[in-house]
Amino acid sequence: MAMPDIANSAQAQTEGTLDRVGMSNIELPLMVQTDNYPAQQVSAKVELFVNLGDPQAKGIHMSRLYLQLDQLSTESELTLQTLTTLLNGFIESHIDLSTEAFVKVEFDYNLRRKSLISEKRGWKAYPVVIIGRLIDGKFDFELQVDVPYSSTCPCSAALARQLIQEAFSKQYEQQENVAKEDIITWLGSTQGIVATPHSQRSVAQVKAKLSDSADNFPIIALIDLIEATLKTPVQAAVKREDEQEFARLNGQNLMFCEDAARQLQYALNQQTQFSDFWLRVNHYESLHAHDAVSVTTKGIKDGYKA
Ligand SMILES: Nc1nc2c(ncn2[C@@H]2O[C@H](COP(=O)(O)OP(=O)(O)OP(=O)(O)O)[C@@H](O)[C@H]2O)c(=O)[nH]1
Repeated sequence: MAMPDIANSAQAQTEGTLDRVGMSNIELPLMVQTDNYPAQQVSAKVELFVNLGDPQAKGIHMSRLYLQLDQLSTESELTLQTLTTLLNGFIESHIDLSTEAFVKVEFDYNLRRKSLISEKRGWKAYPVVIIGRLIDGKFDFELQVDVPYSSTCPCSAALARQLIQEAFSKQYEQQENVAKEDIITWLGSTQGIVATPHSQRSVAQVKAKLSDSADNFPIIALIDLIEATLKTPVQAAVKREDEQEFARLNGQNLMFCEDAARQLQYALNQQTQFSDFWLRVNHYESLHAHDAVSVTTKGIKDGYKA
């Protein structure tokens, strides 16, 4: 006996078009291939949608979306090309119903990261979101990464320096001439650094729209760009020489959240592979219980809004 096929045969009780219909929280493994690197398996969470453009149709065909994604998972790799094919497939499998397709893939991308000095290596997991849209025949792709880093407060550093100056004056106030060796010894004592500036775990969230000329999702290139710009990414494997270098980098790259946002804005503006960007830097303050945040965009017409 033929099975009832409600999506095909029934009519909508209440008519209306819908912007997005589909599935959310689909968990599955995917091989992600990007940046000319070998494909890496990730554990992904996926959302798949099409619009429902026929006001009378009962519903979309969920299984058709799901099975195309499943095929990508088992037989292929996630690339710009296969995501393009997937979006096309969603529309082709919903002729007369849909003109828009949407895919969002979230996963952690693992990278081996080199230590600052010691040549050790360790894993870092970067949260990544890839979004693809196909709207009336036009594709639109977006890459989002979260990059953790350390930010040291410039104001706090200046205040700490003042305390160190005062401690130095006090230490040697009775002495007309101070021997260099004495100063070096004093600087190496706890009293030599009587105050330390506060620094905090911070996260830069960057969304970038791929230019039409892009041929892949440059996940690693975008992470490298953000880390090279901020200069104080959090570290994986750390020996003492790495920790000392990290302290130096923090001291030489003092930043408010405004500084971090402006540096990233400048760096992203140089990138022709991205036609637009949005970024938010979050400094999870150690001075305050609240956070310091900056948000900005490329600022193009009809582009991202803060
Ligand atoms: N459209 C829709 N389907 C749902 C929903 N919740 C569960 N489903 C089920 O998703 C299943 C798959 O739907 P279809 O893709 O139309 O399945 P099918 O008719 O076997 O596949 P085709 O022959 O390709 O149309 C059906 O059993 C639906 O009942 C929902 O909210 N909307």
